[in-house]
Amino acid sequence: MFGGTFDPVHLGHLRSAVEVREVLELDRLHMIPAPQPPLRDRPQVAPLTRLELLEAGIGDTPGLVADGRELERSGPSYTVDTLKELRQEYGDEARLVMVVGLDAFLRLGQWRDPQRLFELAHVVVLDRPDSPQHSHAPLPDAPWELLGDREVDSVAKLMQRPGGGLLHLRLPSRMAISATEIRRRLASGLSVRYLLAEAVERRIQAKHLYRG
Ligand SMILES: Nc1ncnc2c1ncn2[C@@H]1O[C@H](COP(=O)(O)OP(=O)(O)OP(=O)(O)O)[C@@H](O)[C@H]1O
Ligand SMILES: O=C(O)c1ccc[n+]([C@@H]2O[C@H](COP(=O)([O-])O)[C@@H](O)[C@H]2O)c1
Repeated sequence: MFGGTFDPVHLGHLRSAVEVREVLELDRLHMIPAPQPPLRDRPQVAPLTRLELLEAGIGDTPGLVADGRELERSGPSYTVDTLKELRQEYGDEARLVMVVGLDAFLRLGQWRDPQRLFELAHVVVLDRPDSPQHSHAPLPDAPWELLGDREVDSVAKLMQRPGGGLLHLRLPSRMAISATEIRRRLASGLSVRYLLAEAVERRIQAKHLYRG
């Protein structure tokens, strides 16, 4: 799973999703918008609209799924609840992976029931170009007390087990794109061309979203 606020989804998310699926050889990657992300201000655009933008962005990309399951729940969108559902659906033997960017990972200690997350799935941390460190070296400010000896140094080692591991992944194309910058540009009337999937940009313009 790859969860996010996706306000809006951009090419940093989509290209990362494609590459992480290839590198880990995942059958599919559920991209799951959080209606109410627990640790940040209310998103600018409504959950259903963010899901529609995600669907438009994914289009017919093989193996990527726009998964609206968190929209069915009320209250804060806790990832542990989503992983419990996925674990139940796929069964105990399936290899389940939670993908997060390094910025999100560094706040994992503040998430609900973080130890349980590791019991339910592997955690794969993606470098971002603005990350404090660009290498496979140990994570800089990781919530160490949570990690124990979970960290492995290869995909092969990670995928030997259904969950419980941690891998720091440096994907080929790390893109310095953030939703914050896209919202800022749209509010200022600046171009967002090539930061977003074309279908996402078209919808944003047609619906006059993020105009400030
Ligand atoms: N350019 C990127 N490359 C890799 N991972 C990313 C990128 N942008 C976001 N992510 C990761 O995707 C997940 C969802 O991110 P989110 O929807 O908050 O996007 P964002 O661009 O970080 O948004 P914002 O600027 O609003 O915080 C997080 O785990 C985040 O670290
Ligand atoms: O479960 C939690 O406590 C929790 C706390 C913060 C963030 N998350 C999830 O992490 C994902 C990325 O969040 P964000 O704020 O970086 O867009 C998104 O799916 C959130 O629901 C989850």
